[in-house]
Amino acid sequence: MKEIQYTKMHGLGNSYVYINMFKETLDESEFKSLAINVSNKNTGIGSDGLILITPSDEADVGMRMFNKDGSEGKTCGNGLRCVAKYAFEHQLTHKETFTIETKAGIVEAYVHLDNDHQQVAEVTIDMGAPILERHQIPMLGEKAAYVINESFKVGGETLSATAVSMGNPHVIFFVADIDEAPLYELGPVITNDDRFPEGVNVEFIEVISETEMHFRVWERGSGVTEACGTGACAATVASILNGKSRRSEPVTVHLAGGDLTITWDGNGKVWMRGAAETITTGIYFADNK
Ligand SMILES: N[C@@H](CCC[C@H](N)C(=O)O)C(=O)O
Repeated sequence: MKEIQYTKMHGLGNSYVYINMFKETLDESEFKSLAINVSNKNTGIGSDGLILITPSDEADVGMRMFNKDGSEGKTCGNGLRCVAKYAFEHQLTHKETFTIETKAGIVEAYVHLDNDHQQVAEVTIDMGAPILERHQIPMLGEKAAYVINESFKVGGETLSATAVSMGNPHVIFFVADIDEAPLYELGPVITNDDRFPEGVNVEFIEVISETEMHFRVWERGSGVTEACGTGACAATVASILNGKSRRSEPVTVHLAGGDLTITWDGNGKVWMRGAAETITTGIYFADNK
């Protein structure tokens, strides 16, 4: 029986099973089924997916992420904070500022230590610049080059869409009351909409003020989750592009699982700061299905 050492971690309730590939040996062909199996709350560990912490030639550590359905995402904001915490606490790096390679590029992580300097309490990630060009998101359509406040017909309704890639695709809809957001009705429909050839993460946001918003997400490949870090970054960028938040002002994003602080200067980098937590560690019996 194959035994795999794992750690379950979460960022604001967005939980993944993390495997340290500096120690474990797994083949590429196993990743998809492993992600599906560990995510199952009845026959697996129970999570929103699987994250591999890998050696990297280009950065201090690498990250690969797989959604609940086994599909691979190029990046994951909550995952990056947890990878940073794991890497520092397990001495994969001794630096408090270090780099993480993802399939969407290399990002920089800064760990904020607790008072006795043993553990990572919070992490700030330089998530890089958002991608706004329609065809790079990617989103089909012949209209404007950027998808800002664009009419979007779905399920008999006409919504207003803003699309942003943070290395993975997001579409954001503003709502007046977050509790009335059609998350379960439209999330599964929009995530598979033909206008998004690679699928899309679907976010509804209620802007409370220029520096605060409520946020809910239907994630591509995982469905409703408690939080989405890249989604919170994309939502803040969307709010600024629509004139509802201000450039260079930190925005508190209230996700179902807690708060993130997101800052975008309007041109370059998006900064994300928030918590990362370890839940448990153990041995997964990979063949025991
Ligand atoms: N939860 C994540 C995003 C995970 C990947 C996403 N579902 C995708 O397929 O792009 C986050 O915190 O950013």
